Amino acid sequence: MIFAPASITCIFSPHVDSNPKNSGSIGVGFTIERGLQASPSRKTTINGEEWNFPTLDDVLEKVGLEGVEIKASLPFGCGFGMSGAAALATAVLGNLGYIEAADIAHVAEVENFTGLGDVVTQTFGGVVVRKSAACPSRAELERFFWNAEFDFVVMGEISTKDVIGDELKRRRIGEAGKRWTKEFLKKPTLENLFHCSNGFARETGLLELVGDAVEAVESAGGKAAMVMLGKTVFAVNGFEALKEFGEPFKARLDCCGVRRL
Ligand SMILES: Nc1ncnc2c1ncn2[C@@H]1O[C@H](COP(=O)(O)OP(=O)(O)OP(=O)(O)O)[C@@H](O)[C@H]1O
Ligand SMILES: CC(C)(CO)[C@@H](O)C(=O)[O-]
Repeated sequence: MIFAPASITCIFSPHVDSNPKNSGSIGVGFTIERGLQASPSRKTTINGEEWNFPTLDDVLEKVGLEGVEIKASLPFGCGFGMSGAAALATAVLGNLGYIEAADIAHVAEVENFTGLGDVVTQTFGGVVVRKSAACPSRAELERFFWNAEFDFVVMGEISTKDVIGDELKRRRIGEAGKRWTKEFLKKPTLENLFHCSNGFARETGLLELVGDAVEAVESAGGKAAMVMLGKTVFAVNGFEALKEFGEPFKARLDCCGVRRL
């Protein structure tokens, strides 16, 4: 059984090239100790259901597997990079080398507009700063292994495809994403991660989707920011304040990438 961690994107700058291996995003994200598990199977199911999931179909075909059974402990479409996790865990189930498998998952994500940087983050793990937009074998990155626990609340979905499939939206987000990634690297601390994530979300107009929850945590003395791309918030010292917006849960930072359990 292969485990792939969820990927929380805080800042991103999309880059779509004609070669999917050179497409992806520059940005900052991190993995958590929750995600999904994949086991070989004759039929493809997600938590027992059959879905129309082209990203996953592409991976299965490329690695030569008949099907996969995915058990996910977080929702899809809410900013946890679950499509990337499903693609990566499935690719690693095949009999290829690890980095080759990771590249296959990345290409499937990019080609189907279900994600750009998640597979790179999930291949390596920790707080991952993607300094170049490319597949795992080509990406230039920095990683940080903090001892951190986050609070999350999910308030709804955002379609990744609607945002990254639209060239105008991509361009607007792109410039801010690069600048705030650089700003985070000047001082890679937990406090600055919240500062830079909020700066990015505010400038791109994305923050308004979750602004009330972020403000509630800050008024109660905690730190909070938006999870890209979902109506989801991550926080520290935010659990109580987030109860007003849904059912919060806690998860620790995970410093490993995809792995066999
Ligand atoms: N009932 C369903 N709920 C969610 N996703 C579904 C369902 N049925 C099929 N899918 C497929 O699963 C994919 C989920 O990918 P999506 O990129 O939205 O999730 P994600 O990686 O968790 O996103 P993000 O991290 O950006 O929020 C969809 O693109 C769709 O193809
Ligand atoms: C586009 C994205 C924000 C979707 O979750 C993510 O894949 C990323 O960080 O590039």
